[in-house]
Amino acid sequence: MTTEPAGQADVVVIGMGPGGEHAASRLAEAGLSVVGVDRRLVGGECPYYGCVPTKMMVRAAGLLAEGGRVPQLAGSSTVRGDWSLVAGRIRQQATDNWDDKVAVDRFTSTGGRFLRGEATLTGADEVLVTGADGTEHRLTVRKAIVINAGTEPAVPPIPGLAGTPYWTNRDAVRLEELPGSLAILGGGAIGVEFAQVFARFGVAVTVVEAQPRLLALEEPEAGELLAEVFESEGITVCAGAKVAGIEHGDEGFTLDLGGSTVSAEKLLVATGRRTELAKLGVGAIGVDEKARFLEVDERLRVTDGVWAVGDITGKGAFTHTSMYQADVVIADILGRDGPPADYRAMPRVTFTDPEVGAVGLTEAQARERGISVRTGRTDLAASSRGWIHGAGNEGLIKVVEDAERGVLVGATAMGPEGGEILGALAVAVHGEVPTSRLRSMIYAYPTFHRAISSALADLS
Ligand SMILES: Cc1cc2nc3c(=O)[nH]c(=O)nc-3n(C[C@H](O)[C@H](O)[C@H](O)COP(=O)(O)OP(=O)(O)OC[C@H]3O[C@@H](n4cnc5c(N)ncnc54)[C@H](O)[C@@H]3O)c2cc1C
Ligand SMILES: NC(=O)c1ccc[n+]([C@@H]2O[C@H](COP(=O)([O-])OP(=O)(O)OC[C@H]3O[C@@H](n4cnc5c(N)ncnc54)[C@H](O)[C@@H]3O)[C@@H](O)[C@H]2O)c1
Repeated sequence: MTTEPAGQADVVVIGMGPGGEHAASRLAEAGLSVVGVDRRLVGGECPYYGCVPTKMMVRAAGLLAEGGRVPQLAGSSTVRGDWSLVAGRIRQQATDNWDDKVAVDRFTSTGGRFLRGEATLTGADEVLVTGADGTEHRLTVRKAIVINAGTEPAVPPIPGLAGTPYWTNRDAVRLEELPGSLAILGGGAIGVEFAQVFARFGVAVTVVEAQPRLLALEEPEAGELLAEVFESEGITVCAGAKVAGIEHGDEGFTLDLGGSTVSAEKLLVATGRRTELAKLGVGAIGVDEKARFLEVDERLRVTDGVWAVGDITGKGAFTHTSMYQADVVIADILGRDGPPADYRAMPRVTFTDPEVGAVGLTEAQARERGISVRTGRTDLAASSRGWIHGAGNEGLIKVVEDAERGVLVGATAMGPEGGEILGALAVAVHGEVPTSRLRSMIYAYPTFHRAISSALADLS
């Protein structure tokens, strides 16, 4: 390990989210002197406030739902949720009570140096780090700056909302006790995952979504089917709703939807994310501070000597995207050959029940790109496995084909284990496997993924 004079480094990584930590660790292991900086917790949003705690919640809520299906298929059951088990597991197993000592040690054991504080770019080879106590470290960077500063919850400028005790995901993952009722603003990935979890633990949940349907970025069929499932589970969905104002008083929150109101004890805001480019000082490297995301090329370069990875690049706000991009950056910085970033087969899974897995383009996105599109669809509940499965079998497979090239450019797998079924479709899109070859494949009976062959047969 090289010992550097304080204030100098080969590489400075700003933000130690999943991609930042990965890049910092691998570059340190490769022998570079690396300083990793984070103002909060090493590991970022995913392990402490995002993926991991929410998927622990989803697992617990899924068990309750499966238990509740026993009377329909297997006998009798009484299930009663106990949130303290979920809260305890998140506190102890997922987050070490929101303490990142293990993650910091994991990084420093690779030879890297960690600084906790707010990093600001002051030039293409200079970073200023300000600690919570005001201590400043000015770092001169010899080789590379990697920006992995992620995003913050975006809060819409709805009259009356600012200053109220609304929650974001960072509050919702720390709940020790659940409220009686909850309004969720935003029916995107965060909103729908929390909605179903809390509803299954007995909270009266209302989801208020501005777009005409849930999961507006995915295929319409998926959002519409999810809304049906939600309604059947007692979750109220107000889609296409415009919130004119919000009031908070002793009884909780009241949302004015113009003509109707939604009232709930608590309010969770899940209306997307925002970057903080101005605060990062990207103007010092000639980048527009008002831009929504950091523009990157296919090697994730922002400008000479500066790379970016993760949500801040706007290429997909997922942990796997951040890690994937980090691998491209590591190779580029180390001067190793490797393929450039390719987002054609970007997979994503919303962990509701049924799971909504999707890869590549939706039908609408493919049409917008001028692709000559054919689509195929099948109802998972009507497949052999869906019928055998019974309760909880809602789902669908939809494939989007570039008819001229005869390959899939996108697909949706919604259903029990929809994210796992998606694997086969992601391979097809990534590998540009000809649709004719996919059609001639043998699909095991009776699996959920066998429904892919029905969707392919439906292509028109
Ligand atoms: C509720 C929720 C559930 C999610 N579930 C999933 C899921 O199931 N699957 C999935 O793939 N993705 C999921 N995501 C998204 C996932 O969390 C992010 O895509 C992932 O964390 C990658 O983000 P990132 O690498 O951009 O950095 P982040 O994880 O956002 O980390 C950025 C880090 O930078 C630090 N930072 C920011 N600015 C500065 C600065 N100026 N100086 C120093 N440090 C700074 C922050 O403190 C933070 O630690 C979820 C997100 C949320 C909110
Ligand atoms: N399972 C996963 O992979 C997972 C889970 C959670 C989050 N994430 C990531 O985190 C990102 C952020 O999630 P998110 O759900 O906050 O964002 P999102 O962009 O997915 O959804 C936000 C929703 O809020 C709605 N909205 C915005 N303003 C509104 C308003 N004033 N009133 C009502 N609705 C309004 C939008 O129309 C949109 O549907 C996602 O893009 C996703 O990449 C991933």
